[in-house]
Amino acid sequence: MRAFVLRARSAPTDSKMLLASVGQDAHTEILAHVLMNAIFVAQSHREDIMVHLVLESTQDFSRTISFSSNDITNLTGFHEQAWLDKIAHALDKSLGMGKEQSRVVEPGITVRTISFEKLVGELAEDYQLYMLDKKGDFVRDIELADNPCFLLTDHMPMPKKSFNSLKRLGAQKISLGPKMLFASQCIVLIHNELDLTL
Ligand SMILES: C[S@@+](CC[C@H](N)C(=O)[O-])C[C@H]1O[C@@H](n2cnc3c(N)ncnc32)[C@H](O)[C@@H]1O
Repeated sequence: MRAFVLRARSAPTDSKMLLASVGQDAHTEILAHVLMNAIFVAQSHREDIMVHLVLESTQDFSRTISFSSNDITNLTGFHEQAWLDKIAHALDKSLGMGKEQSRVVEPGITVRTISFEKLVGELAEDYQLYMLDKKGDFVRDIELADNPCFLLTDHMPMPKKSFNSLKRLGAQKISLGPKMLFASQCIVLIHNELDLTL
């Protein structure tokens, strides 16, 4: 299984605001781009991919929306709007949830009211964590684990205090090269690196 976590610090947990923020300061289109590139290939989808989107601009709790590529069934198309509709629907389903609760939205999609820190703590039990960082070890100089989980951010960088807790969880910083890329572009490159080793 390959997993990707997008920590979207500026993404609203209100569905209307999320949809209205496409192309605006919060850049919620990033979430759809991440899902497109993590899950789709031409005319099909990848197997054994988990994507966790953590939306942090909230009045109550962060929302973690998890997508399992093996189990998603009723997407309306291979395009960004289809993913934005799924995210908005998951947010609507999460209304009224208390802290650290979980709700199945539909096959392959679950929403939870857990924080980024809590999520990565759980993931560290099953995955080797890799934090994407331009100053990390170059991806081709290391051997990626069989069960990798890649941590990315939206346009807002990871807060400094997160680095120490990620280090304690064994997260390794990896770089994909000298250019600052979009999170979704990182995902395409990571998939390609791993595809080349299969
Ligand atoms: C647009 S960047 C985030 C930019 C953010 N303003 C910052 O300074 O970190 C989105 C994500 O891609 C990762 N990223 C971008 N280029 C990268 C590279 N060349 N190697 C590794 N990670 C990269 C960043 O670490 C971040 O997780």
